[in-house]
Amino acid sequence: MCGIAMVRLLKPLEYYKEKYGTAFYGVNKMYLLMEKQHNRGQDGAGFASIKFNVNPGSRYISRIRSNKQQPIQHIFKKINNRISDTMEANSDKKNDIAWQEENIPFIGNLFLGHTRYGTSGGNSIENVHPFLRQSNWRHKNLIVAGNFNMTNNGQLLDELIELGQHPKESTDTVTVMEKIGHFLDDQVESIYQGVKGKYTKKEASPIIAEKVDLVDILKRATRSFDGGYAMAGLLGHGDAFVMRDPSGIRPAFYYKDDEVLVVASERPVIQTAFNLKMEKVQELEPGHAIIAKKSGKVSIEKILEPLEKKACSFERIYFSRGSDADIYQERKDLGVRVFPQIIESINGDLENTVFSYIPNTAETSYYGMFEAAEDFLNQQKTEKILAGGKNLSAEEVSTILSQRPRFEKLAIKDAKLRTFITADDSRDDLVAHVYDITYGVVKKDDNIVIIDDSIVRGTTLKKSIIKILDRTQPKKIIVVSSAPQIRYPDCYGIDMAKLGDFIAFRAAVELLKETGQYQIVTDVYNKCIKQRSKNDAGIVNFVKEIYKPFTPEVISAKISEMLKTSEINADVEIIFQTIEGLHKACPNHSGDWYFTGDYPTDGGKRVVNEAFINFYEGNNKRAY
Ligand SMILES: O=P(O)(O)OC[C@H]1O[C@H](OP(=O)(O)OP(=O)(O)O)[C@H](O)[C@@H]1O
Ligand SMILES: NC(=O)CC[C@H](N)C(=O)O
Repeated sequence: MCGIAMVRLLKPLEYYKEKYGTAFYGVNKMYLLMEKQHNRGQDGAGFASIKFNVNPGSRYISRIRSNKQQPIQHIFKKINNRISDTMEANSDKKNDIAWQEENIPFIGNLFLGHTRYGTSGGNSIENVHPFLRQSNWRHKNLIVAGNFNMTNNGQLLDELIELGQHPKESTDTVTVMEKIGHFLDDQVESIYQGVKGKYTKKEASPIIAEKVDLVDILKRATRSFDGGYAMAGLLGHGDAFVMRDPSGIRPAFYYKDDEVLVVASERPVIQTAFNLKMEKVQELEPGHAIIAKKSGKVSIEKILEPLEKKACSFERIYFSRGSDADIYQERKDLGVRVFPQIIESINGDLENTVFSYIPNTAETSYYGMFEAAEDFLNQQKTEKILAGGKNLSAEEVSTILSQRPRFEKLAIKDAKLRTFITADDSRDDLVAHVYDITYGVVKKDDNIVIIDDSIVRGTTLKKSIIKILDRTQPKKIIVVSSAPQIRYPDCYGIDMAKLGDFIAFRAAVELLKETGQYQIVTDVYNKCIKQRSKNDAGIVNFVKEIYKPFTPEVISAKISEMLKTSEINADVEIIFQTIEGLHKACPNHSGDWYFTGDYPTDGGKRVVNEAFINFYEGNNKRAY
């Protein structure tokens, strides 16, 4: 779920100096775009820029990456220091934009930024985007950054090896970049053959750059991609692209006017950075690419035939900023839709129930839950008043009207970090210490209803939330997940690829054991092994059989039991959103494979098959 940001300045740098007072306009906008996407990745951040107007021998590509804590701040501090140091040492060049362009790193005409949440390979600096494929020919330099994950990285790697190449790494970003790079090289060669003899080698170079056809390169390179992706790339001479996968799994938005082309993973990010109304920002269609030629020509091109749109619903539930106009309403609606189950769980007893949320993402669905609770109470009040009729005194009416649901800020998050996207090895400890509670708002024997956006491994609840809430001595703790049960691995950009990690999966396996049906686990394993040699399209998701004997409610009850450790006194109940509720709340993001096991690409079926084999054989590794 990384974040991408691309800016192409469509006017000469002097224009921005004159209009906005600075030739660093592009760098400043990139900082905003990246900072506003810090929610998408904490493992690293990177930035690259290209200058169009410098002489051979001068640097025209600048790149900087960091995998430190707060990586966005880290790289921009460095960028700003480099810029201000050079400016201070050359104060006479304050208004000499041509000099600045030639001499100051990071100033440029084309920019690419990335915030990383790793899903392939480790978190070393080498794995931080943008990746760079260097060459001494400008048009053969390729810089790539993406929000993506390939299900068939191994196959793509083998294809490169078949070509006689020796990839230096097997992480998916390298594979993808080398795949695009291969077709770039191939095309450059054939363009050169076409112009050879008519021009000198020196004359041929800019002609090749002009003729480079990214549409053709992307068509050939992405033919065998299987995954979810919003992939951005720059060529050294100044062409650029952002391409989105045919199912529209990963998001990409853009805006263009005569000054700038900007692309980012989220719509409100572009709105805020460029002060734009929502309607001005467009969504890049699945299977399409936005291509910006160095000449300034920008077009949207179909690269692959779009498939049924299966945009990732987890983007709406958790990953994206809740400031997007539609996402805000969708999250609220998730809170509304889960309310009937809540009222049942508390037996309609609003008087002795405190409502709250687990910060931060769940805050918006909490407002939906809030409205639903108010509506419920208003209905009760109306009924009471109508039943009392004319016999009610003014005092009695105001007593009825004064009732309100008890909404309190119970849980506090002390770190401005997303624990979910924190690397596995340090996460447990972080989760255990990151939350605190407000004392004095829960009465002994109250119910606590606390909403979270999602329950994945259950670590946040088990290691922290349930324990600290129990200190307030409630009768019952009801944890509500605004998302359904996470039952299947993701393989398109969310690092949840191991079945055994999921609390819902562990609960189902436990139930199979308890009900004497564990044979199903072995049967599924045998079926998975058997179909391993099939091609991806023919693979059936047999993991569904693990859940089949049980209703979602039975699995939820088992999860509740598993999360209530011996030291917890309160009753614990976990309530999940229904799949139907999810689809009603987020109608345009029907990608739901982690909840339903229905994968939008064939590679996904292979991944779930492998994930089960990994679980059964005790291999603690990702299944792609
Ligand atoms: O069941 P688990 O495996 O523990 O994962 C789910 C939790 O992780 C996320 O919190 P995070 O701290 O990332 O983000 P937030 O502050 O944006 O809610 C999410 O909001 C859940 O609270
Ligand atoms: N979440 C992502 O988009 C990750 C991108 C890429 N697969 C990586 O691990 O670097």
